[in-house]
Amino acid sequence: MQDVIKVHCFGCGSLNERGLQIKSHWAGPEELVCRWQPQPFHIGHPGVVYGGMIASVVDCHAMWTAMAAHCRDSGIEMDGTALPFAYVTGKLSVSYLKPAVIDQPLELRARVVDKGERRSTVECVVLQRGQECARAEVIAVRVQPLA
Ligand SMILES: CCCCCCCCCCCC(=O)SCCNC(=O)CCNC(=O)[C@H](O)C(C)(C)COP(=O)(O)OP(=O)(O)OC[C@H]1O[C@@H](n2cnc3c(N)ncnc32)[C@H](O)[C@@H]1OP(=O)(O)O
Repeated sequence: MQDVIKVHCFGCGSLNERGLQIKSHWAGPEELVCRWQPQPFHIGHPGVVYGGMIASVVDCHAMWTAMAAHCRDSGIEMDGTALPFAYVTGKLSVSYLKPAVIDQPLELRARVVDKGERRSTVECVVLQRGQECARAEVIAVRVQPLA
């Protein structure tokens, strides 16, 4: 879906040449998936992905999960035209359960588990080779479009 929304966000912006350029897709009625291949320079301890990078990917995937779920619930099509709102991160909490190795892709699976008027609570699991290496809870807050 981000293919058509030209943003510069470090996480998902298709126009940010130095960004991660992640993409999130529906993978079932409630869940969005994102796959990301760490690069050698995303390293923390030897052979292990830097935890802050995992948080960054989770952050962006969670915002798109909140956005996509809200659009679905409101009957708004994500067709690349400007949306009348954006989502920003209010809170990001990550539990790191196992080291993620640098040379294997990560798969993120996220869903909205609770929704208020403007707040969406998103749960995200981070898998590598089918094993859960991190789990996150993210609060996304809907705001006016940001300049
Ligand atoms: C088109 C291209 C798009 C492109 C989009 C691409 C995705 C880009 C992803 C980038 C993500 C980022 O990095 S965003 C950048 C990092 N984040 C920010 O800069 C946000 C800075 N903070 C703020 O602007 C503000 O604090 C807000 C907007 C988060 C909240 O302020 P507010 O607007 O006054 O909201 P407020 O009334 O207090 O709260 C509204 C609801 O949110 C909940 N809430 C608010 N903050 C929190 C919090 N920290 N922890 C828990 N819950 C919170 C409240 O309990 C309430 O829930 P309830 O009681 O109603 O249930």
